[in-house]
Amino acid sequence: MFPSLRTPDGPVADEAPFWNPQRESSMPSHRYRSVYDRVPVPEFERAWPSRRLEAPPLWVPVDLRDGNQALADPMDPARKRRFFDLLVTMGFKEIEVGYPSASRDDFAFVRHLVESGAVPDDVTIVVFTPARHDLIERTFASIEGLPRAVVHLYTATAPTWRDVVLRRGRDELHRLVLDAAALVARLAGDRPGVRFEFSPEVFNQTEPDYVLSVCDSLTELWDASPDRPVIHNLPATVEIASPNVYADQIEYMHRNLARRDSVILSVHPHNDRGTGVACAELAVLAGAQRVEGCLFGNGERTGNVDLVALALNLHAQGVDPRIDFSDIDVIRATVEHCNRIGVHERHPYGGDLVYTAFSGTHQDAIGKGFAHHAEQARALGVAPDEAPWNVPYLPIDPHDVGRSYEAVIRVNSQSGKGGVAYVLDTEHGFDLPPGMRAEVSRRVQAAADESGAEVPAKEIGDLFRAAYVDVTGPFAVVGATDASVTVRIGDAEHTGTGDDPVAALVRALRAAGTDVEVTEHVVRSGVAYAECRVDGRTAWGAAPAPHDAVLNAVNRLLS
Ligand SMILES: CC(=O)SCCNC(=O)CCNC(=O)[C@H](O)C(C)(C)COP(=O)(O)OP(=O)(O)OC[C@H]1O[C@@H](n2cnc3c(N)ncnc32)[C@H](O)[C@@H]1OP(=O)(O)O
Ligand SMILES: CC(C)C(=O)C(=O)O
Repeated sequence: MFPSLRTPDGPVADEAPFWNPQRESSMPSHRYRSVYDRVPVPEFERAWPSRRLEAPPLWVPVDLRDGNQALADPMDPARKRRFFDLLVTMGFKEIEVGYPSASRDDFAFVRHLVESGAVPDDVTIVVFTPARHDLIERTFASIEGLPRAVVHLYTATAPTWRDVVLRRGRDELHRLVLDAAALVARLAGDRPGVRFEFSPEVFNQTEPDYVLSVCDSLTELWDASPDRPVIHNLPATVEIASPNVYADQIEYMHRNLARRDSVILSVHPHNDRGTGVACAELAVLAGAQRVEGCLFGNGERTGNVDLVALALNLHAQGVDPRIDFSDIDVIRATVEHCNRIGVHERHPYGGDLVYTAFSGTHQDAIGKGFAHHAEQARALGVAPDEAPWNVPYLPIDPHDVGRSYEAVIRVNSQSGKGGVAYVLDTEHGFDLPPGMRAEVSRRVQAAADESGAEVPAKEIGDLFRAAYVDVTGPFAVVGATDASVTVRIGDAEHTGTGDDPVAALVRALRAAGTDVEVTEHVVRSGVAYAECRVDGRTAWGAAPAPHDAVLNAVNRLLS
């Protein structure tokens, strides 16, 4: 039997349609339950599908806490400091810096930030604590003397965690949270700069009515107000559903949370299903105002939501993310150093290969797109980096994130004439005439087929020069003026005259018995290209001077 596709309204297909020959796999998929069987998903008229992303949320990097706790080797203090300074430089204004009660290093790092004055006046640090009195006290000890901080209290609220991990019923757990939150409030005393955050861990698997009542009771206990709002951070701690379900859960909270103007609604997606970015984006449509995540998506298991992708997705829609990614390679190198984990070559916006095309039709389109872009910029009278971007296959201008155009087109056996011509032009200054491109491309394709690998830009230049510029053959030019050219073949010399050196050379060659016809000759970007026909065969040559380009073409035909 073909497995049915289930929706909240029931199965929609019991049998494979005739056009889909896929059959049952050997995996025990029946062991897992749909989200709809695991948690009540609120039913209401959702508004998020018709909203648009028009402004950035408050971004809160949690690399130094959630990212750090997922590393085999947690960051040492030097690495943490380097990461913190990077985050400040990029413009983050709220930064989770650790779990101070977790370890000596974690505590010492927060003290270091406090005592060294490393936290700028416009930046607030967040410290994370479970709902345990001893650990809450240690957390407050870590921020002693700091004028501003967010104390972030968390407790898992989902049924499996309540029953299996914490072994407390709904009410008992609720009391534990309230008790811990009361201690947090007491320890904060009358420091107005200390604000509060609560995370019902595994929010996405928790009954909506329960999570709402826990959050509302904390809003009240902490006496939240519009000028001292509480943060309710609603994590998809382990993703179990498609992003629309998370969006529904967030919009439900957005609509129903008490004292909504005194609550900052925050989200904290993980990426178990590979949809962390989609979850965060839909959650913002659904009413979230703050997003916690990590640079390049480090974090537990498959990671926290990737703040680089989220922010640059906004940039690519014309919305300033208000975080500076203008040197993405420095950001990436710092993150790789601190986490001791590499960033994948295909990682959105930051991977080595994400602005590179190997395939022929993509390269052709990009090459034409660049030329069109330059024309548009000229027509508008603006610098190319300011002109509207519309280059096929490149969602953003690599320059925006500090990348050069050097590696945009790389050549292998999947490439075509457009790509080869682009590399020869941009890397070697050979702006090939259109008629020459297919022939040159075939030559490069042969090299790629031979090696089975990429043909680097330098090798393409070498191949071109060897084939079309540094040509040896029976004829040599031994003298040339504007109106006469002398060629040598063997021991004999022949002189031709004409209106220009090309015409003179043709006469000299004819005088030597070679009936040559120049079918095309052109000078592009300071290099001459010529196509010649001898005995019904044609070939191209290139050289700085037009008559030398003709000579190269002829020598190729006669060699
Ligand atoms: C989703 C998240 O990212 S949550 C953050 C996870 N991060 C970390 O765990 C990193 C830092 N953690 C640590 O250093 C340690 O776990 C500590 C210091 C916090 C606690 O250490 P220990 O006292 O040795 O406890 P342990 O690590 O085994 O944690 C399990 C205990 O914490 C309890 N617990 C789990 N979450 C919470 C919470 N939010 N509030 C209160 N207690 C909690 C569990 O019920 C369990 O208690 P039990 O032993 O009575 O059954
Ligand atoms: C407790 C929260 C913030 C968290 O780290 C998670 O749920 O993943």
